[in-house]
This record gives sequence, structure tokens and C-alpha cells, in this order.
Amino acid sequence: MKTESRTAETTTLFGTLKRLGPFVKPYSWRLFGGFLAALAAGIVALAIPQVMGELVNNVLHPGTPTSALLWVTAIVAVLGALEAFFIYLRRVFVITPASLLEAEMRIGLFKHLQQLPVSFHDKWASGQLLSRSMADLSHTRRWLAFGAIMFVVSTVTIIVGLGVMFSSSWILGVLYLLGAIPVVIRSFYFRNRFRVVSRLSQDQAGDLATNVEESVQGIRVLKAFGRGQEALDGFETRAQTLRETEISKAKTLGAFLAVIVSVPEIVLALGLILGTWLVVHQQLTVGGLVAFFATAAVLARPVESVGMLLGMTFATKTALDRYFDVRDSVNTITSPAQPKPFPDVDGGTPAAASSSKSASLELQNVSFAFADAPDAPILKDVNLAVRPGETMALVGVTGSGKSALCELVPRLYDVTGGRILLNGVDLRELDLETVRSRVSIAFEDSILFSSTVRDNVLLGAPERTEAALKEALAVAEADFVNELPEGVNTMIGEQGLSLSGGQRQRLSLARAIAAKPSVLVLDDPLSALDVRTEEKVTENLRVALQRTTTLIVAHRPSTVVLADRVALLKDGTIVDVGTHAEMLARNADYRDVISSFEQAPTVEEVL
Ligand SMILES: Nc1ncnc2c1ncn2[C@@H]1O[C@H](COP(=O)(O)OP(=O)(O)OP(=O)(O)O)[C@@H](O)[C@H]1O
Repeated sequence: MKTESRTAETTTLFGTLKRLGPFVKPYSWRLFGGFLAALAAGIVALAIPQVMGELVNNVLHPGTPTSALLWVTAIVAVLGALEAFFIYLRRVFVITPASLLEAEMRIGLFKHLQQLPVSFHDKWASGQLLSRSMADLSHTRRWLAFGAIMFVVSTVTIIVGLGVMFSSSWILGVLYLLGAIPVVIRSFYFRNRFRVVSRLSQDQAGDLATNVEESVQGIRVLKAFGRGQEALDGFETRAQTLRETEISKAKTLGAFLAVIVSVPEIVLALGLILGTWLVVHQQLTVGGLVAFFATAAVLARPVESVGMLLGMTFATKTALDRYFDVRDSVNTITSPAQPKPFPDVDGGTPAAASSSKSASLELQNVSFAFADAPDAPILKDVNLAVRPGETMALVGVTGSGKSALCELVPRLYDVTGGRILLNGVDLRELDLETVRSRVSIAFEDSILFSSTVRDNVLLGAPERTEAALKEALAVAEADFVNELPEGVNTMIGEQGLSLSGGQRQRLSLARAIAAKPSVLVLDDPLSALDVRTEEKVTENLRVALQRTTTLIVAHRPSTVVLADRVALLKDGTIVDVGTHAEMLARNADYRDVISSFEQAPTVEEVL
């Protein structure tokens, strides 16, 4: 299983939230408007108890005219309506920017994922990337639209409310403030514990998503081998682990909430005793006591929600840390600051340099090791020169590094030593996009996207014409597309029609051909074809790609024979290059490899 790098918890809450700044900046005025609206709602809510205090002190006494009573009631009702209006206004202000910000961050992440090298994707499990781009960003949106604003507003409301309480009675105010001490102490413990447990739960949710994805992708294998129960058991264990973490998270929050809710209640009970004593000793008016308790009642909600909002803020910090883990991953395969123009060996002007002009391909002392095994190079001191327009077959036993070598040519990985030249220029000195438009590759595992046959084949084509489509399909012997329900407009891929392995390979090959590359790299793209079709395709390729430099990984003598020359890869290096006949005559290793291709499996091998 892929294990992405989980960064240690080194960032502070402020440090992480600060990184939202550039994303928030375009919407700062609207978010500020939302904050003001929420603040106004809080202040209006606080004004209601004051009006009630006035009511008790100055209005409610024997002989009060009904009109005065109606006036006060009307004021309370208007204040209530105003509070509701400001809450509505907050939503209007923040919902659009928060959802836009979420979409932008998501698109930014996707763009970054597209740019990151294959070595990054080798390490990171898809479920982790999925949960970071979906759940973590939804969490951030909810926090921004509600949590952040309400956290600030609740804090301000509590501070203002405390001021109001002090103005009613400083003794009661001090009592209320003393209640904050256990809450503050508790919140430190809460912060540390909640941070750990919320990170754990978000990571485990990502692992679970990976688990679902792998099981769905491998459903045929699980069914065929009767391993459904095992997969279910594995999933259940992970789901249970996540559930336990969620419970632990809820318990942590619950324990904190218990303190944050019960302490003010206890303080209020003590306040009632003290307040009554103060009223009896005429150090406080009845109206003042009513206003104090009404304010405390209004503060009960922000005090309670501040705990929840703190939890939400820490969970958002975790979500953002997870998001930036990916955004901070450095793209190691980039264009140089000043790329050289693609060298046009035919001597034409750059404008005339069509992408279908062939180029020479040369590997000079190339070595390569995967990032997770830097001390075990797959390729060592590889030297190989493919002339413009030449077809070079690459032959070697399984696991000898043929695919690794192929993937170096379009810079899916970078060499760890030596260099690869296109028309004499190091790939790393050329613009990356240019390299990838000049080099096209077809893999053994053909990946098709949920789209039409046409879109899949013309994915990298410089001209998306009918002629280019037909030509590529013809060379790849993919005439089966005419039999599909809607021909080239038939939807294929995960959301469309399923194709056989050989059909998929031919479409993948057609895609590489339609790109009209200068260098075509074919990493065993014919392995799923029957021998006759493979021969036909190889023959077509020879005719159609006369001007295209081709490096083809071959597993069948029929393909090798049609190549101009063959290179033998052994122990991570090219040990011999020559025509098929020359190699057969002089190289015992080559004869071994070729005969292993031809040999029918023995009874033991079959069993
Ligand atoms: N991402 C990776 N990280 C580490 N090692 C890898 C990675 N991908 C492949 N390898 C290893 O590199 C070696 C060469 O693999 P490669 O796929 O290039 O061989 P190959 O010659 O194309 O094999 P085959 O003919 O079976 O396709 C293998 O030992 C393989 O296990």
C-alpha cells in the first residue's frame, strides 16, 4: 500500500490559518461584511436584556400606562427582528465567497496534482488525495462561512457581555470572570488532545477511502478468489478504528463542553445568591439583577458555542495542514528558467518545425533509481543512440528496467545520472511541454478516460481532425470502433462501455500515434494482441511512422524482426545493440531472451 508522507504536527494554529490569507483576500470585504452582520446580531441580542432591565426598573410599577408597556414590547420585538435580519445578512455575505474559495482551493490542488511528478503519485494513496480535496476542503468552507466568523463574534459578544455585567454589578461581573479560569485551563488540555485526535481521524478517513477505491477496482479479483469476506473484514477493522477515533474525538470535545457549559451555570447559581444578597442590602436594583441574569442567559449560547467553534477551528487547522501537505510537495520535474528552443535538425525555421519531424534520441551514461530506493539503481550507465526515423526494439528479461527507461524519455521521471538528448539537447534544457508534445508514449496498462473514443484518441493530437483520428485508428488496427453503438462517439472508460484488454491497448496506441510525435515510445503496447494483429500493427507502424523515431519494448520475435535494430537490456544496462540477425549470431544472452519469448510454457510452469 502506498504510504504518503504524513508531516509531523509542527505548525501553529495561527501559522496555518495565515496561509488561508491569499485565498481569502479577494473576498475579504464580503467576509468582513459577514463578520459585521454577525457582530450586529450579537450586539442586538445583548441589547434585549438591557431593555428588559429598564422595563423592570422604570416601567413596571403600579399604574404604568398600557401604551408605555406596548412601546417597550414593540422595541423588544423590533430588536428580535433586527437580530434575525442580521443573521440572514451574514449568510448572504459569506456563503458565496466561502463556496468560491472552496472551489478555487480544490481546483488549485487538482492543478498541482497534475504538475507533481509520477514519483509523488507512486507514494501517495489516492484515497488520501481524495479526502484532502473533498472532505478537508468542505470542512474549511464550513469553518470560514460559519465557524471563523461565529468564533470571533462569540468572543466579542462574551467580552461586551462581561462589560455589560460589570456595569450592572462589578461584584457579579468578577464572579462571572472567575468562572473563566477553569475554562481556560481546560481549553489548553483540550487543544493538545483534540489536535492529535482530529488529525488521526482525518488520516484514517483517507485510508478508508483508499480501501474502498482499491476494493472497487479489484472487485473481479476479490470475487474470483472468493476474498470478499477478507476484504470486508479489513474494511470493517479500518471502519471500526475510525469509529473509535471519532468517539475519542467526541469524548474530548464532550469533556470540554461539559466544563464550558457547567461552569457558567454554577457561577450563575452563586450569582443568584450573591445578587439577592446585594438587592436585599440595596447595593443593586432589582432591574440591575434582572439585566445581569438576562445578559448571562444571552451569553450562555456564545459561551457554549465557543467550545464547539474552538473544536471546529482545530479540526480546520488539521484539514488545512493536510491540504498544504500536498500543495507544499515540490514539483521536481520542471522546465528550465530559460529553455532552449527545440533543435530542428531538418534546418527549417522553428515555425516550420512540425511536431511530426523525427528527432534523434540518445541516452548518455544514464542511471536511474526510484526515489524510495535511491541506493538500488534500476539503470546503470546506459548508453543508446536511436537515429532519426529509426525503430529500435528494447529487449530484456522481465523486471530489467525497460519500462523505467521508457518513462525517462518524456520526463515522467528524471535521470539520476547521465543525460538524455533529443536532437543533441539535454531534455532538461528544453521546455517540458515541448518535450511532452514531441515525445509520446503508449503504456502496457492502457488507461482510458470516461469520454468518447474520439476524445480518448485525440487527447494529445495537435490537430483534432477526422483525418488524424481515422489514420491513427487504422494504424492501430482499431477498426472495431466502427462496430461500437455510436462508433467513435461511443462513451468508454469507467463511466462508459467496457472494452477488452486488446481493444484498450489499440486505442492507447492510436492515441500515441495521433499525437504525431517526433519520438514514439511504445512500452509493450501490443502485449494483449494476438500474434497476427500484432504483426499487422507493427507493419502499419513501419509504414506510417517512417519519419518517427521509435523505441519499442518488444516481447515477441515478430516485433523484434520488424525493428531496424535491437538493444538488449541486462543487469540495468544496455549490453549490446545490433540488427536482430547480428544479435542472434553474436550474443548468447540475446539468444536466451529471444528463445524465452518463443518457448511454450512447460507443464510445470502452467501448473
Ligand atoms: N515506483 C517504483 N519504486 C521502486 N521500484 C520500482 C518502481 N516501479 C518499478 N520498480 C522496480 O523497478 C524494476 C524495473 O521495473 P520495470 O517495470 O522497469 O521492468 P520491466 O523490464 O519493464 O519489466 P516487465 O517486462 O515485466 O514489464 C523492477 O524490479 C520493479 O520492481
